[in-house]
Amino acid sequence: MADLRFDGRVVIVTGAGAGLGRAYALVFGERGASVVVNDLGGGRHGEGKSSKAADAVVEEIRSKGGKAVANYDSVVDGDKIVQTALDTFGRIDVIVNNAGILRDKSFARISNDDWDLIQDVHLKGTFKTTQAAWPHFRKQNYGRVIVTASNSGLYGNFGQANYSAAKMGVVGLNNTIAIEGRKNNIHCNVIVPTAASRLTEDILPPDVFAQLKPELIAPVVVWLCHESCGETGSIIEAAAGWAGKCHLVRSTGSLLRARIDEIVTPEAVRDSWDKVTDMSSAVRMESIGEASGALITAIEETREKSQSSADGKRVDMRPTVGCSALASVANSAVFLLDLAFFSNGVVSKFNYSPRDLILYALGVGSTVANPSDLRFLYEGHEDFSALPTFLVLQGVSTTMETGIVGNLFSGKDFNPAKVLHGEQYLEVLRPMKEEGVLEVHCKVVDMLDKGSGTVVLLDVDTFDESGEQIAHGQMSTFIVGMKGITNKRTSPHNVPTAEPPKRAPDASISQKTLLDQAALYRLSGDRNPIHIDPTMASFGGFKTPILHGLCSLGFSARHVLQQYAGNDPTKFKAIKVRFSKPVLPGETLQTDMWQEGKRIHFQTKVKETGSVVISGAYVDLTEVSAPPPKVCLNTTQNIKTKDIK
Ligand SMILES: CCCCCCC[C@@H](O)CC(=O)SCCNC(=O)CCNC(=O)[C@H](O)C(C)(C)COP(=O)(O)OP(=O)(O)OC[C@H]1O[C@@H](n2cnc3c(N)ncnc32)[C@H](O)[C@@H]1OP(=O)(O)O
Repeated sequence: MADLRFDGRVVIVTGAGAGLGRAYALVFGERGASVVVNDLGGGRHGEGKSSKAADAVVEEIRSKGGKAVANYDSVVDGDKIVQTALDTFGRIDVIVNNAGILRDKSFARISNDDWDLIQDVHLKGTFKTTQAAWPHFRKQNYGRVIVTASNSGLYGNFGQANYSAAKMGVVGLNNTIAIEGRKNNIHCNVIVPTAASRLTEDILPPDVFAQLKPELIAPVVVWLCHESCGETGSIIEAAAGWAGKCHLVRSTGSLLRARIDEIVTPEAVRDSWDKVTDMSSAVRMESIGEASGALITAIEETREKSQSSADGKRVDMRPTVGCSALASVANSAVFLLDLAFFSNGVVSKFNYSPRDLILYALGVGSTVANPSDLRFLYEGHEDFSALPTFLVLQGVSTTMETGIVGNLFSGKDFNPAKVLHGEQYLEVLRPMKEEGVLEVHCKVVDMLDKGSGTVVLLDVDTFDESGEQIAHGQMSTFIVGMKGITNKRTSPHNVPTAEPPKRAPDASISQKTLLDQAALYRLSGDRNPIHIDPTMASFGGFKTPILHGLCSLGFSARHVLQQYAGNDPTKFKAIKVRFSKPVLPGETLQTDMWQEGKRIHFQTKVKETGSVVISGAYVDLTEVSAPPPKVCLNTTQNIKTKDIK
């Protein structure tokens, strides 16, 4: 592999007159970078000023054929240092925030000056210098930043409270600027060096001191600043020719109350303290999303415990915490009557009325602009009926309400915001009435390891109030990032997807979803906040809230019914889909269809991006018929297309 070069790059190293900074500057200079050697030239306690140190390093770089310029400003005037880079070399690519001083005192003896000076040089100096370069980094879509922390910050060190605080301060600064810089290819990392320098020479024993050469750390910093290094947001410890990544970890912790409606008492905290502080199965937290996701899990576990404590009997479900990913459906249009647990599954009952059927139909894009949709939107219509896919709603509500999926991962790092709908199957066995009660039996039938996550398969059987089964379904949830739960990759229980024929689609219908589509759809029962709340969506790794998978399914099923069943819901038999990519509210769904007898294969794309979002999908009809007469079709290249605005 090629040597790591910095030709054409401009690098600022602060505090580069000696020790680590000098070592960094020399390696950058040797590898083709133009280097701004910043050093105020003061003593290690911040006293005095001199241009000597910086000048000597500039001379050293130049004597080896490199390019360098000196700067003698304090890092608190970081904008001046950046200006030197711009004035001399015309750009800035890398900032190594290395400058530092010490004012060691035991905590009780730290004066305001001791405190302020240390915070100024380490924390404010890093802020000022990096911030001055930031607009240039963003404009050129490239930047590399190193901030320098210390073991005194990470672990504490007697007599260095002011310095420890500043050093942890730069870690926090780095954590956030790494996130903010990501979209502009600005990488920020923390180096935690243990080097023989003027800061450490009388702190470390002489034999250890001799092994801690700055030259053994400089290559680590130089690699982190190279354009080919993808690392960002990390804390890297380096010393004596060794480097390692350092992480914050957290214990699995303990619930502090038995039920969601109980308060937490100090005694309960005392009694759980061993578990709270047990680090034997500590896990690392990669992001605020992960950390908060675990809190959501704690809330859900408490709710699940509350339910289990009902000892298998029916329990009264009430809406609970608003931000919960498993938010209650008790206020939803499809009203949850009650819920019970059986051996390996759960039963729930739902009351529904024409209002719920209409709300669902609107949620999946039925519109009065299409006259044949009126039967789904107006209870006074002579053929008023439910869209058959209404029967997918209750399985999701039951799963979320009972936590039967979350329960499977008790004690694991389960983040509900990372539970995606993977696949859905629904077979309608009998027509449903305009109103009534649905009893839904839901159970886990298998778990699969899919490499990037775990799939949980759930069977869902739906009965009407007379006890007749009206539907059988299967949903799969894909828990992104959950690994090592099972060795199984496939399951005999899984209803398979089916690939479409290898020819151009026979028909295609496009329909733009509303920006408020998820906000509307969720009123039918799936209150999962990843579909509405930007913060919760970010916990799942999404930039903005995503559309419910079942909402997209509803759109496509409608398109198939329109195209091949005259929009007659009684001709619907079954549907199977895989949700292969998320959809954003406001995007246009394009359902491409292929007829093979009574099976209509389909694939749904987002028209704006061309991404396939539903794959391996089909609708089985009892009978195929022509589209209703009032639907106007345009024929283009053998593809019949209708755009619903
Ligand atoms: C707790 C309460 C229950 C909650 C129920 C749901 C509540 C709802 O509110 C939630 C939602 O509606 S979420 C929105 C709808 N769903 C989505 O947007 C998911 C879209 N899909 C994806 O992003 C990826 O497919 C993704 C991320 C799922 C997988 O992508 P990759 O990691 O890139 O996987 P890939 O490399 O393509 O394949 C690896 C193996 O996984 C199988 N696989 C892929 N997608 C799958 C899917 N959607 N469902 C099931 N299996 C899937 C692949 O086949 C492959 O396995 P194998 O090698 O064995 O074939």
